[in-house]
Amino acid sequence: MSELERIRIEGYNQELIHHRNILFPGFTNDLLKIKTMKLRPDDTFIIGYPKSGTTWTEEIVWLVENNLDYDKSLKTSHFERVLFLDKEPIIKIDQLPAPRVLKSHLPLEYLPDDIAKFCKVIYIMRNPKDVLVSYFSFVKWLKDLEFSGTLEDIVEHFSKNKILYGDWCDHVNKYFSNPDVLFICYEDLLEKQMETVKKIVEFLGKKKTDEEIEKLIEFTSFHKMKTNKSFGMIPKDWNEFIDKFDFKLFFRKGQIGNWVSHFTEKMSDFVDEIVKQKINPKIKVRYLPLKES
Ligand SMILES: Nc1ncnc2c1ncn2[C@@H]1O[C@H](COP(=O)(O)OS(=O)(=O)O)[C@@H](OP(=O)(O)O)[C@H]1O
Repeated sequence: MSELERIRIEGYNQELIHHRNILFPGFTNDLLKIKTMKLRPDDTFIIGYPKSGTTWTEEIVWLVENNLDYDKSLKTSHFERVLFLDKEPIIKIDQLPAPRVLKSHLPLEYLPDDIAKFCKVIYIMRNPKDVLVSYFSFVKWLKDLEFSGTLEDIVEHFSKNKILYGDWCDHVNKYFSNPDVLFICYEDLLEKQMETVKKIVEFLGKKKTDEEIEKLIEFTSFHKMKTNKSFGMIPKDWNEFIDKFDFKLFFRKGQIGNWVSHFTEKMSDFVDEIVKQKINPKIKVRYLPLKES
């Protein structure tokens, strides 16, 4: 792979990493070493484009993998239980005890070849208009990025690959096309909860009763996660990029269709056109709650 470079993009406070026409946050560690990291058959990777519901999926998966240990979920930092592959040094990832549950936003081509054949990969997709609104709120607040532009600028960046982790359609299409990846949607996780969580449990090769799944859904509901203090337990070495961390900002609205309150018609049409041109037509993107669509 070609060399990484650090570049400035208008609106961002910090340098970003640029590699093969894709931008990554400045904190990204060991980006090109991830491809050759040592996988273990009991690894589970939770992957999503930023702001697609990755943290939510991670919590569900971690609980399923850890015998529904609600007590530990409340008492141990989420970010120590589920390591952020993109940020942590590979040496630290290598030393984690099994089974590892790892989070990433990386495009598929940055992960080891055949990763989904060798271990479990779950990908969560969310409609890009809600992603963009959530992304905008996040990059404005994150100390490392402090984006000073507008939502309209972010929508424009979306079309020009000036957004972190690359082109949304490419990201989604590649994971969707890999038959070994479990591909789920944020909108289904919110509105077809039982069915979607059952898919996750089955994919992980576990057995849970309906009652256990109902409790899991309740425990990982938006309002419960927002008050789970383990999301406020930030590892010490994260302070460099998260200042005055209010973990509730991580859980902003948790809705389908919040974009309607932020997008102009022009912005909405613009995103529709890009998605129409590039998305794999087999992928159904849902922009509104079921009753409104
Ligand atoms: N339990 C639950 N239910 C519903 N929605 C939830 C839940 N947990 C997180 N969220 C929402 O997911 C959005 C954040 O996505 P990510 O976790 O992928 O963000 S990150 O990129 O990893 O920072 C972000 O979306 P917005 O609220 O639209 O900003 C979170 O609020």
